Parts: sequence; structure tokens; C-alpha cells
Amino acid sequence: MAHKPKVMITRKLPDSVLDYLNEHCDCTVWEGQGSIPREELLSVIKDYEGLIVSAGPVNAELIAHAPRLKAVSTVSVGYNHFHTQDMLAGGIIGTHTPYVLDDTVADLVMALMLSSSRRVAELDRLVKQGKWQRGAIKEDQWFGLDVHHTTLGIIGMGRIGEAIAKRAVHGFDMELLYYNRSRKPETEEKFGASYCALEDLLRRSDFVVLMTPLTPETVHYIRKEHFELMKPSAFFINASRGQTVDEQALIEALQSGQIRGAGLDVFDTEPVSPDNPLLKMDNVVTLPHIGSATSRTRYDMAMLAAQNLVGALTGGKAYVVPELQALVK
Ligand SMILES: O=CC(=O)O
Repeated sequence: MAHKPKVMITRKLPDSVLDYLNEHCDCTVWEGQGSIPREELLSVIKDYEGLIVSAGPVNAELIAHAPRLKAVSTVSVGYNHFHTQDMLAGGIIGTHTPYVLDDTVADLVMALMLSSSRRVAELDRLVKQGKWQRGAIKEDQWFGLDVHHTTLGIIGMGRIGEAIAKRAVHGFDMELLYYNRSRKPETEEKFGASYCALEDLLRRSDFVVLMTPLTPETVHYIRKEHFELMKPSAFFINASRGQTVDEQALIEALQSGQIRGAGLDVFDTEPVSPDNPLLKMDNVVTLPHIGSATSRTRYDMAMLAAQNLVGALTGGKAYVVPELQALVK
């Protein structure tokens, strides 16, 4: 019988994904609560050739404990937990799950825009608290701001940025500005989008959506001086990674009224600390990092991560992250 690579799976996966993996690999699944403790992972990883994760650093420390490791597959599109220099030096292939979540994350970004500007979460709380009584509150106190026919600025025009652009331009008649490392002439044509400098985008947008991946270059990419440029009526939406924003500067911009509100799916520290001031603000919609969390998309991501791992271990097809593609050429 052909050699089946030993694979460690550090998170729960659907049964049919496990069945697929078991056909190709000799699998061990972490059965404990939550994610596997680091010490536990470091102590068992020495026997494994493959690893499935969704968080936790894949770095020199882990690689030093893993003499047989060949590939790590993350069940996420973001791979900021991959220390790609260390992986390159160790010859460890890293894969991720692009494409399958683009529309689902774009839907959530629209939800954050709509719920922050139309005060959906805030007014839902108010109704449930029995405060919807005629005359008790002046109705215009509940008014929000429109999404349609306003200006959207997207920072980071990748696949998810494009899926947001499609909804915003074709569904909500929004004018689209974008800032990206490189210009995207096709996107400009398809959505009538204008490429502009970051500062210009911040000044002109009613909604600023941050979609840039977290890399060493994008840590605290949006800071105090950026919020200072935004309109007092603008909303800041983040569904990328919390560390792409200086969270303290965001808190201060919201407290001082420099911007009108925010829709956040990600935080500097996750799970977010219960005493984070953002949780006390009615003008901020807070979600627990659920951008891709629909049953179908999470299933597709799990299956793609499994296929990636098998592909990476057997020389087949896999979505290897760009920084590590040299390992499979
Ligand atoms: O945040 C989710 C992902 O990177 O897939």
C-alpha cells in the first residue's frame, strides 16, 4: 500500500472533509476544546508531514520541532500567521483558501456598511429593550445616513475588494474610489472606479473599507493622521485584520466625533477584551470575526484546505501562498 503521509489536524473539520483526508493521509485530529495549546502542538508535531491550522504562528520555533514537516494548510485566505521567511528557509510549503469566500466576505462588508449607517444593531437593541414608544423618543433621533448614491473608498482592491465593488456600484449606485499597491485598469473599467492616493480617498469617501491583507508593511496601516483626513460623516469598515489599524487611534477618532461610526469584524486582540471602549459605542457595529462564516463557505474552505494539503504533499494542485511559490516551481 502506498505511503500515507501523517497529518495533524488542529481544528474541527466536517466529516466528509475528514473522509477525504483519510483516503489520502494518516490523520490525527485534535479533539480538545478550542484550538490546540501551543505546547501540545510543539510536543506532537515531530512525527507529522502535514498540518492543518487556522491560526497560531507557523514560525522557526514550530519548524524546529517538526523535522518531517513538508506542508501547512490554513483554513483561511489570510495567512499572516505564516512566517514565510522561516517557512521558505525550512522548505515548508504553505497553502491558503482564496476565491471560495470572496462573495461571502463581500456580503458581510455590505452588512457592516448598512448596519452602521442605518443603525441596525443599535436600534435593534432599543426595540428589544422596549424603548419604541410613541412620543418617548423623537423619531429623527433614529435617523441614519444613506448608503446608496454615496462614495465608497476601498483600500486593497483584491478579489474581495472587487466583490464589494460589484455590490456597491451595481446594487447601490455608489461612486467607487480605490487605493491599491498596483492599479487595476480592468476594475476601473468594469466599475467606473477611480484610482486615487490614500489621502485623497480618505478625504472623499463616505465609507472607507479596509481590505488589505496583514503583512509586516501593513501593520497599523491606518493611523491617527488618516482618521484626521476623513469626513465627520464617514464610516470606517474593517473586515481584514485588526492589526491593520491603530485601534487606539480609531477609538479616539470615534470618541472625538472625527468620524461618524465604524463597522468592525476584526480587532487588535481577538477575542476582543470585554473592556475595549469600542464595545461601549452605539455608533460601532462589532462582530466576532465572522466574515466568511456561512455554513456553505466554511465547508468549501475546509474542503479546499484539505485538497491543498493533499496537493502540497503529493505534488498536485494547491493554492500555495505567493511568498512560498518558489518551493513548488
Ligand atoms: O479571516 C478570515 C480569513 O482570512 O479567511
